[in-house]
Amino acid sequence: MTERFYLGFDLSTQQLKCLAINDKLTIVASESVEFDKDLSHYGTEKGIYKNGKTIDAPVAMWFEAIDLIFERYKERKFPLEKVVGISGSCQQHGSVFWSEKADSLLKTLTATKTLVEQLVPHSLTRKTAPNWQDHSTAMQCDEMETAVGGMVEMAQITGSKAHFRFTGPQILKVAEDEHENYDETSCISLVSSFLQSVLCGKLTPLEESDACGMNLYDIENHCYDKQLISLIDSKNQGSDLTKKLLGDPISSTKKPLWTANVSDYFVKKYNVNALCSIYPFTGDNLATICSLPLQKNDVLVSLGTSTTVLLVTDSYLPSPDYHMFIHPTIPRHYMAMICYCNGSLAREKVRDQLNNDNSGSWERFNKEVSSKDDKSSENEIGVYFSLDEIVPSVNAIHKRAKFDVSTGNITEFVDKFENDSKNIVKSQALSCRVRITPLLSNSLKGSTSTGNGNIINYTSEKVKFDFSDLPLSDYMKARPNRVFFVGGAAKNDSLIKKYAAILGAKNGNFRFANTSNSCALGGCYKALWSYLYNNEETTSEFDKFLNEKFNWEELEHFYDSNEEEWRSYSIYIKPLSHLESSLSE
Ligand SMILES: Nc1ncnc2c1ncn2[C@@H]1O[C@H](COP(=O)(O)OP(=O)(O)O)[C@@H](O)[C@H]1O
Ligand SMILES: O=C(CO)[C@@H](O)[C@H](O)COP(=O)(O)O
Repeated sequence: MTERFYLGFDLSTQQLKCLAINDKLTIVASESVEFDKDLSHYGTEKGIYKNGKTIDAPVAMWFEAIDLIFERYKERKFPLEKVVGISGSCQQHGSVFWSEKADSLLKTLTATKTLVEQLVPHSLTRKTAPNWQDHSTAMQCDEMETAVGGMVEMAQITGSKAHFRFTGPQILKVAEDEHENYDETSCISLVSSFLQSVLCGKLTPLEESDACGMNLYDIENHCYDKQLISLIDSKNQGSDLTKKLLGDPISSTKKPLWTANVSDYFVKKYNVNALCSIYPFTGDNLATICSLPLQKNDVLVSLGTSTTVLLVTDSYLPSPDYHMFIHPTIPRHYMAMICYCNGSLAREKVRDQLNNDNSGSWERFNKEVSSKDDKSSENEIGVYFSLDEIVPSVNAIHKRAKFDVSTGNITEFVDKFENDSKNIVKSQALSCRVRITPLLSNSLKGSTSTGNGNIINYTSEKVKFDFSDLPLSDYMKARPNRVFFVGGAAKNDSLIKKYAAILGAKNGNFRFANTSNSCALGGCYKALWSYLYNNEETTSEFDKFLNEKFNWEELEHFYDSNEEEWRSYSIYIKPLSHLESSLSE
């Protein structure tokens, strides 16, 4: 068989990355363009412009990065003529506003000029794209939640309560504040469909799972929500948002899979194979779950600057506490995502206080975390929020509580603990555990979901109650299948062993070494599988295919959780809930 390659892109906030793999799923090349360093003339800091609460990025910089990354592949003499499939992922929620001329400009690109020269002057109605760190849409979030009846209803329809960074509130803000730009916009892309469109040389629709990050898509009915679309349309006479979004989004799983040929521009300029197919691009977190052979009830814990927990489930249990997306590659499945702002930075603070210096050494911290549980810290629980937190939704606060282990009731709040290292890790891991429990199948399936410290029953009448009022036995029904750890802090054995003990996976805990590549790698695997599936070289669905082909040596099976130990941590569930409730008092 002739050699074939597959490319996976990752357009994140700070860089554009592109990996190439072969049919054996081995990475054969990697190139990246760092925006601040390689394209410093745009003047971004960490890839963005910050102006008060408004945070965005120049679209021209992305056009230039696309040419530069292909240039780098060409310079290293990579055989782009052997690339048969391309897919990828991008930062979620951002949007690109295209003009009426954009589609024909994309279709008539000439290889003798750059993308910037041909597209920047006339293809955009806004020079910048909102970034996910933007905080300027509080008013629009309120308007949108009011339109559908509130936060819980918004989460029920779109998989998330209204968030500043989500695309719907961002589009509403443009529709309200920039009437002329909005009127002149004929198409709005997500960052994922933006890159997909440039590579295809025509405007292409959004991908369905990434569209779930907009607060506009009705997940259960697979269509844009009419009330939310009408709200945005009402701001400008005669405007039609569904048309601007190019109609219904595309699925990554319905056979034949959506595909388009690579643009002639890349064929002529960089010698990309003229028969190369582009497959749907998705959001970066969605691609991350495609980088591992995850199955139902598997949990991925990303311990980066923030902590992100991703979980694969076949139950749609939306909540204002977390996000639900349609799974990008497994039909009738969903990806749940919980984002915590206070991850590594909060642990670093505790570490530095313990060291009483700026050495950055984790040695003492780790020793405390690994020390055997003793009576002195058994009745302690804390919140260590140096930054405003998303779950629970509270301002920055530190609070430490002692409780009665037989009742779970808090007995006193204290200013200091002997062992903050152990307590911060314990409290962070427990917060993940209680919040993933309702999402694990056969636990609280179909009945409950946590929301801002409350349990909300979505199946019948909406009932609100504190999660500590749920019988503890319900929290003892479900353990994850496997847990996979990725991100910078996953290097720390003491930390992930403690997390693993508390989360209690039934079938092992794994560390993934290739973490900095996971989004681009997910894109590569998606490109490879889509190519084989569409060309009938495989009949397996994505998860089965990846499970069979995956290079398991890339995963380190570092720990087997123990049921008894997992049970022993249940005494903290009630006091954690009481402590969280006390934060907003
Ligand atoms: N040995 C370690 N123990 C605990 N945390 C670590 C260790 N090494 C790195 N980290 C944490 O990892 C974080 C960076 O993770 P990374 O995944 O690279 O970040 P990002 O989310 O920005 O991609 C840092 O904030 C640091 O505190
Ligand atoms: O907003 C979210 C998820 O909801 C972020 O996870 C962005 O998708 C992150 O993008 P990068 O950090 O990769 O730029």
